[in-house]
Amino acid sequence: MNSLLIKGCSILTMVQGDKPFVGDVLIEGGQITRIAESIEQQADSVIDAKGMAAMPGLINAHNHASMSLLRAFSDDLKLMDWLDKKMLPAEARMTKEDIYWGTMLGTAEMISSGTTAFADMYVHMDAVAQAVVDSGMRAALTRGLVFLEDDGGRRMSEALALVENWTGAGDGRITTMLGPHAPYTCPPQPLSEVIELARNRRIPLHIHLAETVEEVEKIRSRYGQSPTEYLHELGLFADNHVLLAHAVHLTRTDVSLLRGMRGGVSHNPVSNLKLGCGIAPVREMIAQGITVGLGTDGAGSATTLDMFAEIKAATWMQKLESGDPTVLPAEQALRMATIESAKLLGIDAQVGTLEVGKRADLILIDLDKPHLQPIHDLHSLIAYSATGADVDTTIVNGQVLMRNRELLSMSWEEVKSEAAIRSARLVEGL
Ligand SMILES: N[C@@H](CCSC[C@H]1O[C@@H](n2cnc3c(=O)[nH]cnc32)[C@H](O)[C@@H]1O)C(=O)O
Ligand SMILES: [Zn+2]
Repeated sequence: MNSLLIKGCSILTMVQGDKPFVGDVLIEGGQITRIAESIEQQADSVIDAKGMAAMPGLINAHNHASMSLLRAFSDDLKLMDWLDKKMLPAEARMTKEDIYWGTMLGTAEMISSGTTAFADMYVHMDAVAQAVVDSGMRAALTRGLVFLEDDGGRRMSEALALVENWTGAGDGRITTMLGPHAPYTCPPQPLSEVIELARNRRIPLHIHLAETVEEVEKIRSRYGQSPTEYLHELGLFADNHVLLAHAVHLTRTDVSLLRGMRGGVSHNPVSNLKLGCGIAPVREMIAQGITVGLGTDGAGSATTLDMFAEIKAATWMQKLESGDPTVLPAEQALRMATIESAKLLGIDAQVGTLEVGKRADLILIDLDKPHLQPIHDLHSLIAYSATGADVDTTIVNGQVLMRNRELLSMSWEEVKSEAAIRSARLVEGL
């Protein structure tokens, strides 16, 4: 059994109530088997992590990784213009190979900024899944379902093929979901069919919800309901594990409809800020017992997949909106990016905290930097001053995917040149 001993780091377990302490972490067969102040045991490899902080890998609960190919191609537009005029025409040109390399670019960025798992919604999911296997990351994958044209049947069969062919692949690193795209792209009949199928087969769901005021108005004019009421009436929250992306425009009544739901909300504050969408009712949702994790959305909108930016934005937005700096403290924001996101992906029994028995998904942050000294409160330091570039080492399932900032599971030069060539073709003339 392959073993790895990490020595002398400050350990943030992210278990509620645990205080950071200096110690060692032993990984055997991809699992955390010991955490202690000092472990004297032979291991196949040893990482001297003095001066570093170890914490669970960050979990990005909402992404379209392949959209990294469209990073900074079209910004500063309204969501619907951005989607209809820029993203969808560029996406229509994407081949399976483009999506493989786009996803590889996304995984390269995530690994190098300390993200170990992500939830993804896209198309050509065989290519996305292959990139997840090759990169070594963990992911919950979904084929996005838009039911505005008459080939919904084909999309549905692709969605089910993903579930059948890839669940458990990559040594269990891949899980799958069904992904009706959004209330405004999914009319009642096909949407209720997906919900029922998911319920019968116990497949989790992933859907965008109430991202913009325009969406709320569109759904109200079509159905006389809020987007949340629309999904609620179709039975989405009755007995399904649901990952809701955004949930910005929810009334108090809407939030109460989510009470007791399985799954929860991926809050994507950077994308919401940049698209001018609004501030999600994060405090209210948490107060109602709804799980709230963090995600980036695709790099096409957020521009960056750095989860450290989401951590900061999430807490700053709540402090600003409430006028109260005591809300959403640093440690809670870090938990949102780790264990709370893990709950959304349905993988919290395996990852999301540093605990004996969990899979070894963890990162080492190099604290030997001017902006990370001196060390008073590690949670504050990491939440408010660290960035993805401070991550030195990224480990998933016991595999070291980055060490000393060098990507080990892929050739960065190859990913970079494939991305450059393919992205230029996708946006030509748009
Ligand atoms: N267009 C696909 C299905 C959707 S996949 C996921 C989709 O989500 C889109 N997307 C990315 N970011 C956002 C967002 O913030 N809100 C809504 N949709 C988004 C993205 O452009 C992509 O088309 C088909 O032809 O079947
Ligand atoms: Zn999205």
